[in-house]
Amino acid sequence: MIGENMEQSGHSNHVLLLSEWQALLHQTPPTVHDILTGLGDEEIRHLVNVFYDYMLSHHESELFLSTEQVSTRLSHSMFQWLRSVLGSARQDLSQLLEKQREIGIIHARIGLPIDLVARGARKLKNELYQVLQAKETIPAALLSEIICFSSLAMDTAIEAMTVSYSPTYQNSMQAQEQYRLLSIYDDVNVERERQISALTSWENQFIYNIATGLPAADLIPLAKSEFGMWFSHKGKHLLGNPNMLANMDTLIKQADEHITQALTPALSPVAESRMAVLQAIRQLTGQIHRLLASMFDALVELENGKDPLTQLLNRRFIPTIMRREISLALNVRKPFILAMLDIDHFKKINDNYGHSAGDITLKTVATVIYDHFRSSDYVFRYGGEEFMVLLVESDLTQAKIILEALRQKIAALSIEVSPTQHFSVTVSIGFVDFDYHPDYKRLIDKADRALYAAKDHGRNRIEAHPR
Ligand SMILES: Nc1nc2c(ncn2[C@@H]2O[C@H](COP(=O)(O)OP(=O)(O)OP(=O)(O)O)[C@@H](O)[C@H]2O)c(=O)[nH]1
Repeated sequence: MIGENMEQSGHSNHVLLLSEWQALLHQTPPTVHDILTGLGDEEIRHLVNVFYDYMLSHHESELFLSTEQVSTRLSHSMFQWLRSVLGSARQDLSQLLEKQREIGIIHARIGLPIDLVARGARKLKNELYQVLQAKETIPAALLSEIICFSSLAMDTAIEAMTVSYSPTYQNSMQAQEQYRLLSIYDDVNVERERQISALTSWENQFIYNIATGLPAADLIPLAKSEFGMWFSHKGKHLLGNPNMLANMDTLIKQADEHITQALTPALSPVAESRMAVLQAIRQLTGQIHRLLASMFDALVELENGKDPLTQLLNRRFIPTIMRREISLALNVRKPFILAMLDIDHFKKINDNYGHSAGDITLKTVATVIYDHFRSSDYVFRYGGEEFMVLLVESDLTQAKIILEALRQKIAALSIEVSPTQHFSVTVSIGFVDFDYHPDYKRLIDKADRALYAAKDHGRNRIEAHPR
C-alpha cells in the first residue's frame, strides 16, 4: 500500500516536472538552445573539473568522490549530465527525467547527503555563468535568457532526483535505525522476560499493598515504575508500531488514574472501593501483558535482523552495512571482498527429497558458511539458496584461498535429512574486490556476474570477477 502510494506520487511528480520542463523549453528562444548545445567539449570539461576540485576540497564530499573514480567514471557521468540538461531541447524529456530519478536512487543508495548535491549544483551554475559572461559576442538580453533557462533546467533535473531520493533515503534510514537498535538489544528475548517480570512485580506490589491495607500513598504509579520508565525511554523506540504504542500509553494512563483514585483520602479507607480499584488494575495489567507480548512478537518477526530459517543476516540490512563498510574502506584505503554463493541444483533436492529436506540443507550449509568466516565478516541470506558474504579488509589473494577452502568444506559435507537419507551438495561462488566506487549495487552486480560465470563454467567452483 505504501509502495503503491509512493509509486503514484512518483508518477504525478514525473507528469508535473515533464509539463513544466516542456513549457520552459517553449518559452525559451531557439538561439538559447543553439548556444547551450553549441558549448564546446573543452568548456563542459572545464565545468566538470571546477566542480570536482571544489567538491574534493570538502572532506564530507571527498568520501564519495575518491580521486580514481573521479578521473574515470564520475567525471564522464557529470559531463553527460551537463550536456543532456543544458541541451534538453534536443532530448527525449521523459527519458531525461527518468534518468534523474535513477541518479537520485543512486545518491540515496550511497548515502550522499542532499545538501552536497545542492552545493555542487550551486558551484556548477556559478561557473557556467562565468563561462557564458566571458563570451563577448552574446548580447546582454540573450545572456540573461540563457542564464535563466540553464538555471531552471538544472533545478528541474535536481528536483526530479530529489523526488526519488526522499522515499529511498527514508527507507534505508529506517533500516539503519532498526539495525542500530537491534545491536543494542542483541537479545530481544532477554529484554522481553525482564520487562514481563518488571510489570509483574509492580502488579504484585500493588495487590499486596491493597490487600494488606497498607497506606495507599506507598503505591508507585505504573508510569514511574521500572516497567513504565523502561517503556517511555527505551521501549517506545524499540517497539515501533504506532497504534500499539498509543494503546500502551492509554492503558498505563488508565491504570494510574485508578491509583490516583485510590490515593484520594475519602475513598482509600473503604474496603469496597479498594477492591474495585484492585479489580480494575488487574484487568488493565492483563491487557498490558498481552499488548507487550504482541509488541515483542512483532519485533521478533518483522524487525529481527536474522533470517528465520538460517539465522543469517537478513538482506534488508545490506544497504546499511555496505554503506558503512564502503565508508570505512574509503577511509582506511583497504579493500573488502564481496562474495555470492549459490547451492548448485538446489531445486533437485526439493524435488527428490521434499521441501523440508531442502530446508535442512539450507540450514546446514548456512551454518558451515557462518562458521567459516571471521566474526568481523558479514554473512547474509541473499535469496532462496543464495548467500552473500562481505569479507572485511581482505584482498583477492586471501579471498581465493578462503573461498576455495569453503567450497571444499561444503562439497565434503554429508547432509542427513533422515536416518536413511543423506547426500552431498556443492556450491558455486563468485567474488569481487571493492573497486572504490561508492555505489555498492555495482559491486553486488559484479559478484553476481562472477557467480553466473562459475555456474556457466560447470558449477562447484569459485570465480573472481575480471578486473
Ligand atoms: N526448501 C526450500 N527451498 C527453497 C527455499 N527458497 C527457495 N527455494 C527453492 O530453491 C530452488 C532454486 O532453484 P533454481 O533457482 O532453479 O536453482 P538451482 O536448482 O539451485 O540451480 P542452479 O542454481 O542453476 O545450480 C527453487 O526450486 C526454490 O523453490 C527455501 O527457503 N526452502
